[in-house]
Amino acid sequence: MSVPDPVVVGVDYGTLSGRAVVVRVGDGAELGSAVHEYAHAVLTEALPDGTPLGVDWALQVPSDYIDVLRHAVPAAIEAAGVDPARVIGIAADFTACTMVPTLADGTPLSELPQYAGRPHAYIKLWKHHAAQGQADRINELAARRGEAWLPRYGGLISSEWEFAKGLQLLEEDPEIYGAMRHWVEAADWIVWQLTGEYVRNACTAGYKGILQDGQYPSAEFLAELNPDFATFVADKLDHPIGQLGARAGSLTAQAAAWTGLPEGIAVAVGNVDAHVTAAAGDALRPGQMVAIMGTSTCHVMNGSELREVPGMCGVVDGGIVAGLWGYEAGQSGVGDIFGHFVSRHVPADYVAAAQAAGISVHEHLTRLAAAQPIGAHGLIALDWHSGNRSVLVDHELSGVLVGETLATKPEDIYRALIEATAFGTRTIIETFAKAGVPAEELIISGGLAKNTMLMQIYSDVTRLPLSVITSEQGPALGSAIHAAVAAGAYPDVPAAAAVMGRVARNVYTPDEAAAAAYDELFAEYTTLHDYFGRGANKVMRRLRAIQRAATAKVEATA
Ligand SMILES: Nc1ncnc2c1ncn2[C@@H]1O[C@H](COP(=O)(O)OP(=O)(O)O)[C@@H](O)[C@H]1O
Ligand SMILES: O=C(CO)[C@@H](O)[C@@H](O)COP(=O)(O)O
Repeated sequence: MSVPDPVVVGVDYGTLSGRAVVVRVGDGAELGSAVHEYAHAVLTEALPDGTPLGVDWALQVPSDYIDVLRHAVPAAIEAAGVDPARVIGIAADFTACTMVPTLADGTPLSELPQYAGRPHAYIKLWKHHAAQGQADRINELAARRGEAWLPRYGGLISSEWEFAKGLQLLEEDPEIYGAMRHWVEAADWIVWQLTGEYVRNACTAGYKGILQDGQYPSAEFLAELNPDFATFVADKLDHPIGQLGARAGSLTAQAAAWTGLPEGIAVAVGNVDAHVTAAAGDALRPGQMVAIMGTSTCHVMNGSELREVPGMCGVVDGGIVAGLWGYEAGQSGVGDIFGHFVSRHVPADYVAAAQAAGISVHEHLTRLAAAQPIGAHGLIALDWHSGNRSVLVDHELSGVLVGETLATKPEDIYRALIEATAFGTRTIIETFAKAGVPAEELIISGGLAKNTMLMQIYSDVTRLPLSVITSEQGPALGSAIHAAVAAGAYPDVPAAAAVMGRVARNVYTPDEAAAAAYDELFAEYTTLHDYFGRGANKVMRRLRAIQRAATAKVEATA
């Protein structure tokens, strides 16, 4: 039955909230949206029952995701003022790699009363960085054995991904590991809740699950890591794969009741918040690097050839769109770093001044910093407060600020931190270019796009034009585009993106004088980056070890 003037719903699951957007299929117009904050946010210090967590843990609670379906989706439909009968499809994208340990029927282990006090029964959020030890062992062994898949991940597997997190689970809580039937990406878990069927999406399986050319790491490799890990793929991970934009199934009666949408409509295969955004910017061609800049930054770009880029997150055939090699890189901390500075290091008089001006502390610091000549603050920072995802792939790295004096002001540091993240992006772009995957344009989405000083700094530092995805809900729009394809309204994702994508071209262009001034600072950044990040001085790793030992002592005496 065809529906007149159909609409679709895209749901974007972020780090702290989920957002739903209602989009008209015919032209991509966004008719309404709504946000729902997760009640439990991110668990970093303790479980809901008070059980303490270790250093670098980051967990989530699955009912928070269902609440997004129950609240944000109906609220978005209401805001759009459309009859739910016009909705022909829904799609969701998620942070990744965010992993849910479940029973055979998809029940998360943390929902079983007997496991409510067990940290490993909970969802490990993408920024759970406590599996670095396991990642190091995976990388060492893979390099020693010359595993063919390792170059597809830039030579290093991240502690954020399925294997490192799964191995940590096995080694630290074997009982929970034994009770787990599926180790499920949250992107697929939510689709499972919508359709009643578990379909593993090709994007996370490739980037986060080491599925290359139809194969996972071998049982021999896994056994060498830990004999009990030998059957990890067969027992916990392997599952039929769904391609991006395909229909995973139909909305169940239960999910229809949660969302207020018609039972039986198309539900698209799950996707990752970063990769799905390329469709929202109609940026699916080689050379178009999409940067999703919020809490963290993800960089995704298609290429027509397979290349090995050192330190990239990965390259996956069809990982962004069918028919092209999808490349991904990222910076684990970006907006998070500015947020940390704002909440922990800004004096009360700055907060009061921002309040008096009716602006956020971010905006206040930005205004103060914007007038400075480049380099006037005398500072260089390293943007590793949440570790380094690309190109060093090391989450034991931490932040650095060089040049602080008694004259340094908060806005100086704020600007230096922004510049550091821009230098981090340039490092990624240069590494891609050297490997034969050049970026010609940056297409920006995410919360940081609203900071015009920051955007101009990125254009100057990278010497690239910046286009901006005009939707405030870039990933959710990307999901809506995938929903339209899954519902059969368009033949493929590029065709839908060409009509439904939203982008303003060349909003920022590089200023050559500024770019030249940044070259000098970037050279200093690179010196520090290589010194602390490439093994000349492993002080950051030693400090982490000291921190872990000190924390363990406190826990033991508690
Ligand atoms: N004016 C600003 N300039 C720079 N960063 C900002 C500004 N306002 C908020 N932030 C940072 O932006 C991040 C949130 O980005 P957003 O895209 O909304 O979230 P998410 O990545 O979770 O989807 C936070 O980390 C916050 O510290
Ligand atoms: O790592 C990925 C994608 O691969 C992201 O999901 C992760 O960085 C979280 O992104 P957000 O900062 O929540 O947008």
